[in-house]
Amino acid sequence: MEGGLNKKDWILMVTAQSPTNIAVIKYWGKRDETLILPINDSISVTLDPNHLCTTTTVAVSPSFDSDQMWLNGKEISLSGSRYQSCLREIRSRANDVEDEEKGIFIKKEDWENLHLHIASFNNFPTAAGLASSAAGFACLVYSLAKLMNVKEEQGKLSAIARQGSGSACRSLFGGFVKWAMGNVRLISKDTNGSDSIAVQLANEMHWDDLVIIIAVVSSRQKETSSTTGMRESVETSPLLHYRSKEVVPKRILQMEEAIKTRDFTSFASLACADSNQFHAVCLDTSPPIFYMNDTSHRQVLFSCLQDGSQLLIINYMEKWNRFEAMPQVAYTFDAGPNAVLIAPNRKVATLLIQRLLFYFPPSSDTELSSFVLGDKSILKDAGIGSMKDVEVLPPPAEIKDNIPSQKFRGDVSYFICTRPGKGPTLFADESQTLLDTKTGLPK
Ligand SMILES: Nc1ncnc2c1ncn2[C@@H]1O[C@H](COP(=O)(O)OP(=O)(O)OP(=O)(O)O)[C@@H](O)[C@H]1O
Ligand SMILES: C[C@@](O)(CCOP(=O)(O)OP(=O)(O)O)CC(=O)O
Repeated sequence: MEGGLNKKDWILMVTAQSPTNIAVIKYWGKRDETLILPINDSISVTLDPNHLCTTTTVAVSPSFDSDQMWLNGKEISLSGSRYQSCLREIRSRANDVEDEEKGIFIKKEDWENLHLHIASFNNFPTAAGLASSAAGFACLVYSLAKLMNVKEEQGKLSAIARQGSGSACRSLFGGFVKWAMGNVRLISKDTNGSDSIAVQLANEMHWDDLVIIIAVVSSRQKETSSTTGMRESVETSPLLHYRSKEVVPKRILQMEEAIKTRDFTSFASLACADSNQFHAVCLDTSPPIFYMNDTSHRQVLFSCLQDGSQLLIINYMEKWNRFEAMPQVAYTFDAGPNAVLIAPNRKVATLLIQRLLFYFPPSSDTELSSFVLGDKSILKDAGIGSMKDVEVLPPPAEIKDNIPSQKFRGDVSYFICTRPGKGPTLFADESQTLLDTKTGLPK
């Protein structure tokens, strides 16, 4: 073997970026915990990786003594079954790799004996309900597949990412993505749930008017992980079983149609209803799970006009939607308190950001540039160039003139403005690697 495994001084590495995704028809509940097979189909929108993404560098070298991984700069254990499943499945599909320039030739069978170094960085909070596991496992599987010259198509790769975290399979594609649960009768050693894969419904260009605004309420790690939460729901919630059998199959068809025809009214009412039902399932779980907890209740926009009781972002959106006579904004909440708001176009997004900033201004010492992240061009459209503009925003028209509107300063940590985005991509540029090209250790 030329230059290959007998020389120990080479390192081969690949760096990739993957998006996160937000489910508009939720995955909640597994029928197989090890293979991560869901009890219903789900549909998501991939978020633009320019604003929310994971970057992962994977490296191989004969000088590495063991598989090692660093997440956000800290070493983490790869011994967990999810990481092990992904590594095993990818290694078993590896092929010959040759880098003529570096004089490296790795034979297919060498991959079993070679160790990996992996460094990954999320540019958004980890384990806070912003689907870090989705972007993370998608990026891990995608970058390893590139490093090991795995020739499987993206759908097959999605079935491997699924074994890292269910929602990760949907991050292998851009745009609008369905995770098909697969045939329940087909679980056997032979099929291995291999028909439970993600498929792209439409790419990110199909409906590029959509504007997505995420209100990040808390970056703290949540109390009940999605994995634990959905296990408890499967065991105890009768509503979940009704949902997966009776409700979701119809909604999936309707949502596919809404996406295909860019029917925002239908898209919004399905997304809002499905988010509400998911949280109803959480309440139907014993003991109940509150993801939209005190923190999300603190993101109250204003007091109810008649009785003074406080309303949630949901109520506020419903109110605005009713005022305008058709859904203006879709909302959805994952397993955390952060609101994901989807506007049909920039015009509505402009009105939305004005309302959000009116009700949820930042604490006094916050700069606008660190309070609104991502695509800041919406701010320009809204005529907001500085914190001074935020302070003088007029109350929204749907508030009756004689009722003073309550503000909730500091309740939202920051907003991220984004849009539907593309799937994973490779970085050609070596300067983007997270591992040192000489030592193979984090930079
Ligand atoms: N970049 C990454 N690479 C590999 N694994 C990651 C990465 N980021 C997160 N993870 C894994 O995902 C776990 C967090 O998953 P968890 O489901 O608790 O939170 P989340 O994905 O941020 O939120 P949610 O899925 O509820 O939206 C981390 O503990 C880690 O094991
Ligand atoms: C509420 C959700 O975000 C749940 C995501 O759950 P995960 O994919 O994080 O769970 P595991 O498969 O156990 O890793 C809904 C969704 O993304 O569809």
